[in-house]
Amino acid sequence: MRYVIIGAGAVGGTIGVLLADSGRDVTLVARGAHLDAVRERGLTLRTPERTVTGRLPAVAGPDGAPLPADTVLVLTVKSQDTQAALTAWADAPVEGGGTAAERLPVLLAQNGVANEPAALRLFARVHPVCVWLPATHLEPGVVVANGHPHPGMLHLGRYPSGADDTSRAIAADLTAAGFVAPVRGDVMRWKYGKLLVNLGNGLQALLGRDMPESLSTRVRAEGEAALAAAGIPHTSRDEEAAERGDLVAYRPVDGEDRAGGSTWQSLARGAGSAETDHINGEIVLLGRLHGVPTPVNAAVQVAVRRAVRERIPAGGFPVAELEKLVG
Ligand SMILES: CC(C)(CO)C(=O)C(=O)O
Repeated sequence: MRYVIIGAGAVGGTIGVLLADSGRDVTLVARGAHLDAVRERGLTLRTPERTVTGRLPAVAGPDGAPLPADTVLVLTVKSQDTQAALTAWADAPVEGGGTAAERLPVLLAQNGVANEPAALRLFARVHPVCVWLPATHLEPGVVVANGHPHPGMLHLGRYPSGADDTSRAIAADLTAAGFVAPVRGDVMRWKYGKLLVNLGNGLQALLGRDMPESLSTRVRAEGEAALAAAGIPHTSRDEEAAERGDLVAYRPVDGEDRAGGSTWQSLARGAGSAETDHINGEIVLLGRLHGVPTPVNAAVQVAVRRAVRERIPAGGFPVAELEKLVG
């Protein structure tokens, strides 16, 4: 199979370079200075074990040429960019007839749980991936991944449930590339469990190390209550951690620690948007639908939007302001 990685940043870049390094045909989709750098110098991936540069074809989007019928589209853009990416690729022609949306599998290797229904509106073959892959998009053309001995754990299956031969074939390619890639018939249960973990991303991005434990406990408790009220199953913290065990332990790369999670990185590079409305916002939505108060998650959404708008640096949001928003 061939892979088109739509959003070759921290997660997409790591997956793309390692799939290519294990012999798969990979095309990267990127934009701006990152696209220029990858075209000029390739995409360099630094891990605790080695540095590898993938000299891979890189494009800004579909160019109208028919895609080979064994292509897998891998979406690794942030959730707020999902709709635009799906729309851009849906009508790409496929060799032998038909469009990408009709014929090609699309893998959603992203945080959040709303990308899957959005994809299923357009694409017939949707594969959720629950991603545990600590990585950083360091600078144009350079990505750092901290997982050791495996770079990441990528649970995958089929949406809305089940797993098929395509899931198994993709998992085999990911395993050959060095990832731990369990095939799950209930992959959305894993993604909801991961959603609960990611509820802390916004708080970390806002407050950094000064995060009061009471707030991180409350974002998760609200999340668990909203999922329970909605009757949505999710993995527990223990189940997730036991499954990962020592397979994907965090290690600094070249003596440097990762500055923060994905939302921290969005604020740190002044990205102009963050994923929080699709993470904490999912819990707020479920809370409103099912009558569960979610004041801390709602406050995190408001504060992150303000931090993005006012270019407040990662970790620099005043804790008292956030507490005021919680009410
Ligand atoms: C779990 C975590 C924090 C791993 O890096 C992540 O998913 C993220 O940064 O978005």
